[in-house]
Amino acid sequence: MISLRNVSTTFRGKDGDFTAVNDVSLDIPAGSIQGIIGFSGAGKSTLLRNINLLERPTHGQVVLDGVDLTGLDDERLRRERHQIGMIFQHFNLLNNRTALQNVELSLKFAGIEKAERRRRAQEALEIVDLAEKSKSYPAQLSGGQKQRVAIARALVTHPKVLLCDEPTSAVDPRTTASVLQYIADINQSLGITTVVVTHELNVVKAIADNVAVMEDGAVVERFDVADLASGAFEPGTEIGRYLLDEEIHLDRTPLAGRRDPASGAPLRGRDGKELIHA
Ligand SMILES: Nc1ncnc2c1ncn2[C@@H]1O[C@H](COP(=O)(O)OP(=O)(O)OP(=O)(O)O)[C@@H](O)[C@H]1O
Repeated sequence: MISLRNVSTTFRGKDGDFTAVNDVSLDIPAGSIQGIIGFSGAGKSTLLRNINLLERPTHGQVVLDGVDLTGLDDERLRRERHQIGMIFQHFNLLNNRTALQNVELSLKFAGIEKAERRRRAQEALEIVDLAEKSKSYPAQLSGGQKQRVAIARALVTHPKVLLCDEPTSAVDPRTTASVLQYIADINQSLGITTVVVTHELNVVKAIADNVAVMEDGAVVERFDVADLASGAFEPGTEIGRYLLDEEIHLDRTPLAGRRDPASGAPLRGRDGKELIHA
């Protein structure tokens, strides 16, 4: 079980402080798949990085199976982190290492000796059906295969938790289904608690048990995917309604006179001048 308790993250900048995650409390049951959905800038990735303390929260606690990670010293935290694997939108593989060497690297950091590293890395590549690509370099692999190597790298330390940051945003729709299938199968067969950040409703619908909707750093809605499918869940916020409505909404009002939603300033063209023509 992962418990986020009143987690907030504020970044300090030249132009003042910015709170990317604002007082989030969320319990993620062991073995479940939790989706986190929201628009760009909602704070999803920051919250995900709060879970393994890649981004240390400014306030609040992150409790994994009863251990408060935020209260650990560096050495203890380093050990606990081996229980948390992570995959990223752009795979983050080292281009000058083979698939096998990329997977092995996590074990090197964990201090495992070479023969054992090799055996476990091979085994992890087998789980994602890439044993025959172990000697390939990332440039020789498709996007989906690269993400599967990244999944193997995350799994090789036998984590309890798998964090997925936009795992399918850089691959085509068919590959998306395959990557999600691997994540779902691994969750089922190994019982790994999984957290998936995405801006795509289809992704959470396909894979998640529970979903948290984020806006401006806060969790504004939660629902069970089963309730969404059965029609028992109705979003109670505008952002929820918008996100759960898959159509793309374009603002077709003339550009001239439109304002930047963030700053409220009139929109400007590339030349920096205010737009005056529709
Ligand atoms: N290291 C940082 N320093 C300052 N601001 C940051 C930092 N990291 C993130 N932010 C800001 O925090 C806000 C939330 O960012 P975050 O990446 O968590 O959002 P997101 O919902 O994952 O968006 P996206 O889907 O675009 O990745 C953004 O406004 C971002 O600019």
